[in-house]
Order: sequence, then structure tokens, then C-alpha cells
Amino acid sequence: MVLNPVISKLTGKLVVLASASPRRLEILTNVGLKFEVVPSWFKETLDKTLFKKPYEYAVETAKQKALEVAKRMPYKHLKTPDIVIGADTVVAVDGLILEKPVDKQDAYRMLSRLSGKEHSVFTGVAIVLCQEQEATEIEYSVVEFYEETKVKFADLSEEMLWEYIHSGEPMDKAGGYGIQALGGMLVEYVHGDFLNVVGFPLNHFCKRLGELYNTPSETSAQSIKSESSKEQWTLVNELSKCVENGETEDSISAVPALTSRGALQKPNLVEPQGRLHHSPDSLHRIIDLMDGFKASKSLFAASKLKVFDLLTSAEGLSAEEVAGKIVAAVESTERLLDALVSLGLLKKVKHKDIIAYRNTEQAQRYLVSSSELSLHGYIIHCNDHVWPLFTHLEHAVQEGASQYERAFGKRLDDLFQDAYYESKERKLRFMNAMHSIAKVTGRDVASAFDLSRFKTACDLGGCTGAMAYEFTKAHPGLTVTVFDLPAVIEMSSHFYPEQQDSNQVTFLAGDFFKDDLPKADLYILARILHDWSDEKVNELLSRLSAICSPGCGLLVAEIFLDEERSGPSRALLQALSMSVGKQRSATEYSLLMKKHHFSQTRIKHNSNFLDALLCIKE
Ligand SMILES: C[S@@+](CC[C@H](N)C(=O)[O-])C[C@H]1O[C@@H](n2cnc3c(N)ncnc32)[C@H](O)[C@@H]1O
Repeated sequence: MVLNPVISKLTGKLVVLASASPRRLEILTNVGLKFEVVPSWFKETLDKTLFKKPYEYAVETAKQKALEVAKRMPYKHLKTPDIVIGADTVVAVDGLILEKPVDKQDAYRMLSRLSGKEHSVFTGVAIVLCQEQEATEIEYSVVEFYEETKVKFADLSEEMLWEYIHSGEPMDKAGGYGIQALGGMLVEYVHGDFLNVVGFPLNHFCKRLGELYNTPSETSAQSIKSESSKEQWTLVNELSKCVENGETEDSISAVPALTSRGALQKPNLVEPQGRLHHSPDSLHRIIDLMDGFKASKSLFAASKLKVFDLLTSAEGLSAEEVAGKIVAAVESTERLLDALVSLGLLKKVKHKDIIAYRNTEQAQRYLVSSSELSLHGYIIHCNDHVWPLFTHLEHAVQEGASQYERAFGKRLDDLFQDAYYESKERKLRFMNAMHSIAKVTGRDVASAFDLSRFKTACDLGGCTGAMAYEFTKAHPGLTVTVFDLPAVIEMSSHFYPEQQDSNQVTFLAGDFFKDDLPKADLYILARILHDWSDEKVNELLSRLSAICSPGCGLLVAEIFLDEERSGPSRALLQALSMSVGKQRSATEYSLLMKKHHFSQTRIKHNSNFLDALLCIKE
């Protein structure tokens, strides 16, 4: 076949596709490839958290699928394939890997996460080459690669989403959609290989085959026998030994061989006695968790000591110079600086034979206290307020109560009055924390929806106004009233931005449970509801419902829990130190809204800290 000389090189070879996907079968059949289909028994259960990048997960899954088939065929089918092709397609958005939805709710969760956003589709491909060595021994080598295609979804209304879900199409598709059929209607653009989104990156595959079968001089098998592929050979031989030892194929296929760190590692071989060898990657994960508090505390200490504020220049400062400025011992300062280098927050630079330290780009942007997107205020809040509470976590769990008294020696009746606003210093600390996090998250929340129909907004519990300013930046026609407790409003002038249109944001003191609420077309509740019980949330929503006319909007910004309440960790960990409130999923919030006659709910999952939900008064 002139069009495809590479494919024709496979003539006469036993080529096997280790996938039951009709789409992959169609793509490969269309180009004239002759192959058998042997669906893999490998269960797609690799721990995604072990992989730094989504494509690493897809490549590893593809590889395990192909290897499982390559090893099964000589025993179960009594023939050895020449080539086994494995593939796995995943959708990645906001740092999350989306596979096939397990049910309609799951499809809804996935598709609403993709709505209005660009996401990546990764297909990992593994080509396993099998060579019979002696009568009983087969050597396997693996060529693996991945392809990324960017896809942008249009804004999807709730009606559209559900209509698509009820069509049944999402259920067996990565990310919950099939671009080649009805799902194509959801897509605004595709950048990259379209067939990769369908499930198989044909062009990249042909290129790789070309490299394998058209390599000059030595044979392709030789070219694969690089240092790393030798390790792959060893790996597979060890797996073969497992079979000889009488292990079942299932136990082998569940064993991951490639780690998140990309290095080839020996698999978790099960010893005959049933004991497990340790797996380096899951061990790393546990050790990382054990050390997590040391990393957090190093960041907190450096922020408290204003280390990042000192290290903004390209030349940096030596450990002695930093120690002098923060009035500390040189040796311990050096230890802290080195630890920060290891965490990727500082860089070491050599300057005239002197080792100096300076901020990484990340530290420059988020850790310098005067930077536009500084998290300094929030970090200080974590150190001074959250950290002491977490040191009593076991008591919090046993007693089911806030540990405020244990941590700070005082009873906590009202979170805001007793903890945050009890002194001017604490109040400013809390406001600084809210300000910094609102500046980082505000833009995504403010631009999550088309708000052009609203002219006036009220940001309830709007604190320093940081979120309100983001709304006015994103929607120049909007004016926002920041409504918060008198103790907060009296300090809000500390946080006015230098360049602001004072007419667009105004401040009003009051208690949203007791006082009259200002009239507005749109009410914003950003990081408010998680602080309160369902009873208090119902009380507040009922007050809002009473003053809203039909068509009024209500925008809630929170971290939404997954519907299974299994993530994101950030929300679940935050809940551990909460006294009365609770974290909720988008559906739980929607149901609360519905109860108070707010419907037409739209949800936007954001990749930073805050998701958003918009609903309209009936
Ligand atoms: C967690 S902060 C969120 C601040 C801001 N919305 C943001 O996203 O950065 C909660 C805010 O609600 C305010 N708040 C708490 N109880 C209130 C009440 N009863 N009436 C008005 N504001 C209240 C607090 O003062 C605080 O500013």
C-alpha cells in the first residue's frame, strides 16, 4: 500500500489490538492494518495520585493493557503475537484525570467541569514487541508515547447537559463525551490530532512504526535494546517468572511497573508466601505525607521571617546576609534556605564564589508580601490560626468539637467575634488572609458566568472588597455593595486598591442574619456558606429569597466536593478544623438553593481554589 508503507511492513505479522474500543478498531481498519482484537483484562485501577502528569497515567495504563495481552496469549491462545498495541485515552482538566463516567451523575460532574473551558485529551499508546527466545521464554520490549489534543467546550446549559447525558452517549467515553457523534455539538474548537480525541493518534502511531521498521543498519529490535529497554526486558521476564511460580494472571496484571517519576522500577512482585515487596512509589507517597508538615512549617517560618521579601533580586543574598537581616543564627538560616531550595521555592546562585539564594518565579509571584498575587496573608493565617488547631486534631475527632480552647486558651462561641475579630491585630491578620486568597481566586469566580444582565450586586460577607473589585474589573457595568460586619467595614479602607473607581464598589456595615440587606440584582456569597450549618444556611437563603424579585441572581463561590465526597483533598482537609460549618457538593448547594426558589443552576469548576454556581430566583 503506497499510501502507507509503514502499515504494509506489518504484513505477515500477528498484530493484536489489546482494546475493545470500536473506535480504535475502526481507525486502524480504515488504514488497512490486519490485526486481531484481544481485549485486555488489565483493570484500569492504577492509583492516579502516583502520576505527576495525566499522560504518564495514560501511557502506563496502555502499557499494562498491552503487556497483559502479550503475556496471556502464549498461554491461553497458544500463540505468540509479534506486536500488541495498547491504548488508553483520558481527559484532563483542572489537574484532574477524567476517565469513563460510572453513572449519569458522574457524567454530569465531568461535563459540567468541561463546560466553557479548554481541556486536554491524552491518549497513551504502548507497542509491545514480542520475541520468542527459547522454547519457553519470550522477551518483550515496549515502545510508548502519548499524544495531546486541546479541545474547548462551549458553555453548556443544564438542559443541554442533561439531554446529552440522557442520550446515553457519554457512558463509555473518556471525559463523558464522544467527539465523533452527538458530543461534537458541544465542541467549540480542537487543536491537534482529531483522531486522538476519538481514541487513537494514528499519525503519531505511524511515525513510531516508521522509526521501528525503517531504522537503517541494525534491526529495529536492536534499536529498542537501549539501556532503558533492557530494563523493560528484565521487568517482563520477571513477570513471566511470576507465571511460572503459579501466580494468577489477574495478580500480575494489577501490578504497576512504571512509576509516576517516569523511571522504570521493578514491580510489586507478590512472593509465593503472599507477602508483598515494597513498592517504591507508594512508599514515597506515604513518606511525602509524613513530611508534609515539615514542608508547610518551613514555608510558614520563611514567610513569617519575610525571607521571600529579602530574596527578590537576581543576585540574591548569601545565608550570612539573610541571617543578618532576619536576626538569626547563620547555620540554622542556611538550613532553612537549603530546605526551601529543595522545595522549589528558592534557587541557589553562585555570585563571585559566594553561594547566594534567590526566589524562584513561583515564590516571586505568590510569596513576596507586596506582590499582586501574594498569598503571604493567607500563609500567616495558616501559621497563626490553623496550625495550632491542627495540632489537636485527634482531640477534635474524638470530641467532635472545635479545639479553639485547647489551642488558644479561650472558649469559642462565635467564630468571627471570638476568634477573628477579638483584637485589632487578629482582625487585620484575618482580613489580610481573606484579601490575599480573594485576589488569587477572584478573577476566575468573577468571570465564570455571563453577568451582563445584572447591573447591581451585593457581596455578602465581602470582607475587604477584593472579590468585589474583581467583579467590577470583569464586568465594567456592574456596581457592587460590599456588606460585612461593622468590625470589618471599619477597617476596609486599609485594603482599597490604589487605582479604583470608588463609585463602583461601596461598603455597608451590617449583619446578614439580622439587618436589612441592600437591594441588588445579584447577590454574591463567596466562601460564606461553608462556615455555617444547614440551619443557618437555610435562614440566610430564606432572607435572600424574600428580598429577591424573579430574575435576581445568586452566585455562590465555594470549593465543591465531588459527589462521592472523596475530594478535593483541600476541601476535606479544611473541614477538619472547621467548628460549625461543612463542605458541600455542587448538588447539595443546588438543592439548598432550589428549596428557596433559586433554580436554572449553572456550575463552573475552576482550577484554582474556588468553584462557582449561579442560580436565578423563580
Ligand atoms: C470566610 S470570609 C469570606 C470573605 C470573602 N467573601 C472572600 O471570599 O474572601 C467570611 C466573611 O463573612 C463575614 N461575616 C460573617 N458573619 C457575618 C454576618 N453575620 N453578617 C455579615 N458578614 C458576616 C466575615 O466578616 C467575613 O468577612
